[in-house]
Amino acid sequence: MSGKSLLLKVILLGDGGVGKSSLMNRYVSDRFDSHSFHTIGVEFLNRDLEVDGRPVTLQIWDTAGQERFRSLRTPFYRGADCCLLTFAVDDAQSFHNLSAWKQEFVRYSDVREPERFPFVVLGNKVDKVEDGERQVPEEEARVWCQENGHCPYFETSAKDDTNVSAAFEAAVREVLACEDHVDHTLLGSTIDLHGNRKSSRASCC
Ligand SMILES: Nc1nc2c(ncn2[C@@H]2O[C@H](COP(=O)(O)OP(=O)(O)OP(=O)(O)O)[C@@H](O)[C@H]2O)c(=O)[nH]1
Ligand SMILES: [Mg+2]
Repeated sequence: MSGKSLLLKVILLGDGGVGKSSLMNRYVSDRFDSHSFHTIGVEFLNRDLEVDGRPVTLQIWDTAGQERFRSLRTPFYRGADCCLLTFAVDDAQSFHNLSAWKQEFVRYSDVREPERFPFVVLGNKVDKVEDGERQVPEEEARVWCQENGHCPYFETSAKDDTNVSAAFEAAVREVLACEDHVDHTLLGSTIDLHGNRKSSRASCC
């Protein structure tokens, strides 16, 4: 890769157990653990990639979905460039909770124009569909996405590595589509791990 890498912060939100950590670990380390532990608070990992000839460092923030960790995760929403709203296709409740996750993100990230902020929706555990475990029809998920800012939708499997790279790359593309209008922090600039990175993404494009 040549030139300075663009640092983008993406954040994974969704109910506990839908597979957020598994998606991050599949994408960054190409590993899957069928007995992973619930996340406590937040964790992040970086992965370098190139999208449409542009070097990008994707900083993926994985959050704890369980309700009891709410106050530990919300301070990290600020400065996010894209939000990956995640549910599991074999768990209808996790899909019904997407709106609440979106609201929580909008509230704590302090985005100025939420309707223009890039969200990507992931329906994870699609490998379970073969076993007849689908609870959320693909069409229903697509309708939700259309009604929520026409955000991209991917059915993923962290287990089988289905659509995982495609989903993260789509997140980058969503940001870059707006990016011409904003001044991003370049790699090497200061990141405040307390979540106070100044970001012009607050208003998107
Ligand atoms: N079959 C299948 N199981 C998965 C998939 N992704 C994750 N899992 C399993 O689902 C369980 C929960 O996955 P996690 O990645 O820990 O879920 P999480 O969303 O990070 O949960 P919290 O950290 O509590 O918010 C684990 O047992 C994983 O192995 C998938 O794509 N397919
Ligand atoms: Mg987790």
